[in-house]
Amino acid sequence: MEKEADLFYRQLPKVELHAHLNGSVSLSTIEKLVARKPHLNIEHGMTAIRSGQRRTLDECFQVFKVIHQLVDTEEDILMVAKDVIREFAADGVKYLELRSTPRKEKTTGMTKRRFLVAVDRRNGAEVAMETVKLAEDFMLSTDGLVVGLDLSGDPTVGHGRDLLPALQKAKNCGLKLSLHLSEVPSQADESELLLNIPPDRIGHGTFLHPEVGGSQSLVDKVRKHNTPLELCLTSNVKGQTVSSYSQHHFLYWYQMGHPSVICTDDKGVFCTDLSKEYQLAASTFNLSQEDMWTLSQKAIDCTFAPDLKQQLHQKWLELRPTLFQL
Ligand SMILES: CC(C)=CCNc1ncnc2c1ncn2[C@@H]1O[C@H](COP(=O)(O)O)[C@@H](O)[C@H]1O
Ligand SMILES: [Zn+2]
Repeated sequence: MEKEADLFYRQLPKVELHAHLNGSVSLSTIEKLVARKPHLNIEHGMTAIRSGQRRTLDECFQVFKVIHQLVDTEEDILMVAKDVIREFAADGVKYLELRSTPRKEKTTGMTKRRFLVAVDRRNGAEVAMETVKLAEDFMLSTDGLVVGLDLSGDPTVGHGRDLLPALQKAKNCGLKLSLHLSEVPSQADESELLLNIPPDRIGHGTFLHPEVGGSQSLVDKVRKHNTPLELCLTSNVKGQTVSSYSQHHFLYWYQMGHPSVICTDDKGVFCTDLSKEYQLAASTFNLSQEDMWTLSQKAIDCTFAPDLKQQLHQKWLELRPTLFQL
């Protein structure tokens, strides 16, 4: 029975909208990187949080620093990107939006121009603006490859107010915005500001609703614009912003009929994949395979690729009979 469920979720066509490139590096790719750089003395325990383990948010962000050390040349990034895309595809992901923070590595000569675009809030307003300009260039020159801007990074560092001009500029030049919002408690003010832009999607939104210290006004804003939420169960539980799977805010938004998209966040760091996340949501909240099908299908409407939506819906329709005959 468990095996059958595994197969269903693996075969379920899925859309992945919230995946950080360097958080998505699998164990096998980490091993290849470690072999390239033995002098760093990095072991896998330093790049992933295994099943049953929990870390503080701060400890989780340390993990990214280790991975960044391992991924510091163009060759590394090309390999990582290819492996990550191949792994998502093998897991039944039919449409993937990957995000990554432009990084400059003086030692290896890597430039920022080879990346999809994320703003790390840690780097402040100036870098945010520079990143938006890069993103705009990419959007115009890559024929639809760059579709938007992500705001991420340690949520306890900096304030969104300083990044508003950059984010506004991004929005005005046609980049779609996916913002990590209310990932930690006590960010209602910042979320209020950022929701006024408004973003096109929200990452996590863990503490938006009143029951967890957010407010009705925040919820009303999200509802008014029908802004989809990208929800990452394992990430939030392992990073300890959510106390247990059953307490995850997925239920709050899902029950309200609000667009909610299940995502992985960092499949490598959190040792998961999108099939597991769908299965986890189904078992935790007692949802049927039919419910999960609908959830994955509705995610298509939350992508930043308007020209592909029809094609994706068609694909889902074609695949449906193969799934429900299992
Ligand atoms: C620590 C934790 C619980 C992680 C999950 N929540 C996250 N919140 C904010 N930013 C993130 C998160 N996971 C990954 N990132 C961002 O993604 C980066 C890694 O991917 P990349 O280098 O952009 O390709 C991190 O340095 C960080 O800026
Ligand atoms: Zn994230």
